[in-house]
Amino acid sequence: MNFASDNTGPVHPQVMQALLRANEGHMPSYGADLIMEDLTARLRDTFEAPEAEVHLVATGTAANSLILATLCPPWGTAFCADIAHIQEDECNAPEFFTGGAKLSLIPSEAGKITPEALRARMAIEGDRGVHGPKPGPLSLTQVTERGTVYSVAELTALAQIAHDAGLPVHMDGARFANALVSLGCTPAEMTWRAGVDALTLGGTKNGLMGVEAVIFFDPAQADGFEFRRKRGAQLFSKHRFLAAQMLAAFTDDLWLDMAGAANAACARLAAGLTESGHATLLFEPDANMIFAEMDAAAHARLQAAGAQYHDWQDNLTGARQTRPAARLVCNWSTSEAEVDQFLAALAG
Ligand SMILES: Cc1ncc(COP(=O)(O)O)c(C=O)c1O
Ligand SMILES: C[C@@H](O)[C@H](N)C(=O)O
Repeated sequence: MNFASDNTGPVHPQVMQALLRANEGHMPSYGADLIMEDLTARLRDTFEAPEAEVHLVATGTAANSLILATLCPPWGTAFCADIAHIQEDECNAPEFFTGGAKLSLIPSEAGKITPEALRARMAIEGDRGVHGPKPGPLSLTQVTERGTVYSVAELTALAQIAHDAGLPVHMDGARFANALVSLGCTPAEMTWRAGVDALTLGGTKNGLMGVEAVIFFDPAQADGFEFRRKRGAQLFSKHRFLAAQMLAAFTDDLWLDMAGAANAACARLAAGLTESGHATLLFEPDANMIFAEMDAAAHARLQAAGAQYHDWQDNLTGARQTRPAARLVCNWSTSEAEVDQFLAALAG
């Protein structure tokens, strides 16, 4: 019963088979292989963005930080939610790779920021001239760090505010596929058509071994990224093994099938938690992540049964939590049986 993170899940067998196929013989290195050529064409087609620039890195932190470094000068600031991963869980990588840019934090509710909160934060940073940082990109996480999903309309409204101020928009899409399946829209509708300029397209949490795509929908905004990637030690020599993973995911919609399975397991778990009477959902689980309070006795039973999940004491909403809280994450391999085993242990 492992609900610690989608990072703890296995790699999909079709991805492993793709790696074995890519392991035959020799291929050009550093991204000059035909697999990367095919992947670039596939992603441009998937996102209806024939001019998009596509690059691969190994981690979400690398993708986020190198994109922000490309979009934000060292004297700038990027706007993000107060609980954003780039703020809380990347060990200052965004600040490091930008060469010193700040992160301007925006109060969030259930992981999401509102247009009003964004405007208020931008106003603070925007009127100090050279005495303050230069306003820079807006970074939005989709699926958010609280398991919620922005609607296309919400994304569009936030991106419009940024664009009206001349600021680019980055999307941390570490769980992009989960959000897309949740909304049922197209990749283009949830990105560039909504105003997103650069995307971290998550592969690892989706079910790959370790690869994230970086997509700049306007190649003019990608200037310098490849140098930053190389200097950041993120350009793989045997790059074909990154490309093979991602191409496998974007073949026959495997990426959507994996996200759909994770979201379905999450929905089953969320319903069972609510019906149990032993747990309360803290936020609406729109994709594959649940945040819930539970009875201390239920928590003890789950621990005794060996269930794996993060204890969650949210420092921003801690006052609301009077019982043990948990973050529960489902991945492509989470089975109904595993969910039901968890619910049985919860109920005792
Ligand atoms: C929302 C979000 N963004 C980015 C990342 C960074 O990914 P990585 O751990 O591969 O650096 C994570 C990690 O799970 C994440 O949850
Ligand atoms: C660092 C931790 O938050 C990781 N990003 C996860 O979601 O499991």
